[in-house]
Amino acid sequence: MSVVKVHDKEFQPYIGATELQLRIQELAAQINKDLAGERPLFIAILNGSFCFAADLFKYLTIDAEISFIKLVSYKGTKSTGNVVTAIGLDEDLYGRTVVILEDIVDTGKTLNQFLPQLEHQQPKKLLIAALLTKPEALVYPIKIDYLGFSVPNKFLLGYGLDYDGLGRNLPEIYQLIENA
Ligand SMILES: O=P(O)(O)OC[C@H]1O[C@H](OP(=O)(O)OP(=O)(O)O)[C@H](O)[C@@H]1O
Ligand SMILES: Nc1nc2[nH]cnc2c(=O)[nH]1
Repeated sequence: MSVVKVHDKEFQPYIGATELQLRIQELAAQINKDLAGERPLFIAILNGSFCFAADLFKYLTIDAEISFIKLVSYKGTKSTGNVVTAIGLDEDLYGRTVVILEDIVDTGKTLNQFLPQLEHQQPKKLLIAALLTKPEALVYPIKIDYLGFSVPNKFLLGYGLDYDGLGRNLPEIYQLIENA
């Protein structure tokens, strides 16, 4: 792994592909143990979570379902910055064990605004699995039930995470080199 340049910025290797996979296997093993017999519904929040969701789901050995949603924030034709709608959530969550899949919880705003919509449907359990979180950046309190890595408050790239549309296809995670 070496420094990569995306658009105008440089990024250094931060979490390698093997380390990522090993940690995701550990999370899956814990989920297999905790949720056996519950037929959980995993809800992956697009776009960033697609790599994490695909890998984690492949390591599950229990009966489980998965669905993908996208969050959009519009008021009239203008974005308000507030998460208001989930596109693609067709399942009825009532009485289900639901696990939200996120690539990263940064400020916590996305989940803070979205979780009440899911709670409204009265799932039996609403759990969160996030590959990454930045404790120093967290503004909204979010309880992560299955966490891959706590990371410093620096912009990350790769394994689903983009910089202005690019870099999602990198198989490992990179960190922005500031002032490069
Ligand atoms: O905790 P927060 O500060 O709300 O940040 C976390 C959100 O940011 C990223 O999504 P982004 O909005 O970049 O969209 P993308 O997944 O389509 O890249 C990530 O996938 C989370 O959904
Ligand atoms: N690519 C990317 N997207 C994010 N969304 C919230 N935090 C981040 C981050 O560190 N990197």
